[in-house]
Amino acid sequence: MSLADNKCVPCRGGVPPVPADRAQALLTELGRGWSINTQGHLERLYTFKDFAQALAFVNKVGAVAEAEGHHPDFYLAWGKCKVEIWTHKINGLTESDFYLAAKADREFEPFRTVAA
Ligand SMILES: C[C@H](O)[C@H](O)[C@H]1CNC2=NC(N)=NC(=O)C2=N1
Repeated sequence: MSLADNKCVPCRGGVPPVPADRAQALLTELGRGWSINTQGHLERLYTFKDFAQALAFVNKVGAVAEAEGHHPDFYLAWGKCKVEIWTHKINGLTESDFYLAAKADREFEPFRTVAA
């Protein structure tokens, strides 16, 4: 079962953040593109051929987030979208954040442009 097949667990606070070693293992399992930024959040920049494609991606991931009850932050611009994920309730990382990141990667596949 891949990370993306896991169901996000809506966070009600009081849940401990994932331990640092587990976070690193999950980051490795996520594969290329994701990092843990200076705020301790998961972050990835996706690029697209234009604004319409980037917007369509945001709508796809937004629908997944609504279904999962776990949401990313999006920075949307022409040809790019930065996705930032963390568990707001605890201002830290939980397993659900990594599941959501993997689900975002799955939604990106149809938009992936073959490198020129
Ligand atoms: C009530 C609702 O389920 C909660 O506010 C959810 C919504 N989506 C969420 N998304 C994220 N990333 N973190 C949260 O803590 C969170 N909480």
